[in-house]
Amino acid sequence: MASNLSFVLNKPNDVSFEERPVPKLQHPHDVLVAINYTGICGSDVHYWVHGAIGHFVVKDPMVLGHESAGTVVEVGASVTTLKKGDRVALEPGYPCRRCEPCLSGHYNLCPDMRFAATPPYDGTLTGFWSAPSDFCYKLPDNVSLQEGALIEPLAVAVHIVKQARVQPGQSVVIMGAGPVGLLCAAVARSFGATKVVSVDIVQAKLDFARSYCATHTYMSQRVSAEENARKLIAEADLGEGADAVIDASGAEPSIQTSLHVVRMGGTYVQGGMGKSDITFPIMALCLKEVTARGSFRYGSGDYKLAIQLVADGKVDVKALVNGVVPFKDAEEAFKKVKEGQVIKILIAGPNEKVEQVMDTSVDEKKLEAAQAAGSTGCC
Ligand SMILES: NC(=O)c1ccc[n+]([C@@H]2O[C@H](COP(=O)([O-])OP(=O)(O)OC[C@H]3O[C@@H](n4cnc5c(N)ncnc54)[C@H](O)[C@@H]3O)[C@@H](O)[C@H]2O)c1
Ligand SMILES: OC[C@H](O)C(O)[C@@H](O)CO
Repeated sequence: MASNLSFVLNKPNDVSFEERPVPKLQHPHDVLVAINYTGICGSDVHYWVHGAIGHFVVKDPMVLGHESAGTVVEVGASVTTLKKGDRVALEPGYPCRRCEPCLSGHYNLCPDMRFAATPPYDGTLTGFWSAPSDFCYKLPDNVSLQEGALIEPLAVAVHIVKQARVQPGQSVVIMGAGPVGLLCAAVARSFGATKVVSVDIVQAKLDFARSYCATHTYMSQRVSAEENARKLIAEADLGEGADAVIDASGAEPSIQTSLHVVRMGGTYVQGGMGKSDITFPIMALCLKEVTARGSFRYGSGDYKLAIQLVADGKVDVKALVNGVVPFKDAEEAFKKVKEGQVIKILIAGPNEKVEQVMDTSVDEKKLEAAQAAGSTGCC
């Protein structure tokens, strides 16, 4: 069996490579997957730097990574939907399947979720990953394994845009033009939104959003939330306000502005994860009868739809990738994400031969946008 080298977070800013035993199939419905590519999420970087996100604290060494695609190398006795050699996108959270949220179709809200690289559970920056077969999604022939690794953040965006109930012809404002906000913009377009406004505080990010899929952009201003909203509505010609506003920044000023941008009877979705408690314009919510929803990870049908959107050419996930690095350069890749040098970077699995290194020839705007933001993603 090939290497099961794993990229382990020992404590904040202390990572190492460890050869770990290849996992055994725990259940006849499980499959063993050789990891080909893994994207770095802001939450991975956050754990690396701070050792915790909210009440999730890294107490013991933990393998990082949860945005992965791989190739099936072994199938359990009861698996009928996958076979050796199938290329799959990995859904990295495994619910209990027995609690009320699971049984009512909201398994992403399972209190006993085992989510990769959320302590105490190990992540997917490793050689082999054992998982229930129904959480491994076969990729169509026209979707590459590198695109497969981006299905995870795309599924986050699919869930957010579904929560916004976006309809054809509607206007959608998206606060934040990081990977999640960009993918929300792409999904909103694919759902038929005719006006999609990307908002950020970094011009280069907005330039990229415009070249990617936003129909309009707006540079958020350091004025009152009401005034910021008035300017945004005027600049993007939103009339009485946007049908839906999505926060994909987690930033308090952006959340406050959102409630003044949404139209009477419109919808607001909280996708960004920032401070736990903020000052929220509750009166705007009340007087406009705004429907407000949260959005957490992804649930029934989200992975399938994300893959379909890529297969149908409706969402281009490749455009967000700045480069692919060999496994041995994982720490370097984390540094580049932390320093904001990339929008998305992929780490090849330890058994993957990768010729390509950081692609510095990619669209200058991508690098410029990411560098300027210096963003580290989650929380
Ligand atoms: N709900 C979920 O399940 C889920 C899953 C993954 C990520 N997230 C969260 O989604 C958010 C986006 O993720 P990401 O990976 O794109 O992060 P990111 O940090 O790359 O992007 C956030 C963007 O918001 C911009 N921003 C900051 N302040 C702003 C303001 N006042 N107005 C407008 N834009 C502002 C930043 O410049 C940046 O471009 C993060 O908060 C992350 O924690 C949520
Ligand atoms: O995309 C999924 C998110 O990155 C996770 O929920 C993260 O916040 C860790 O739990």
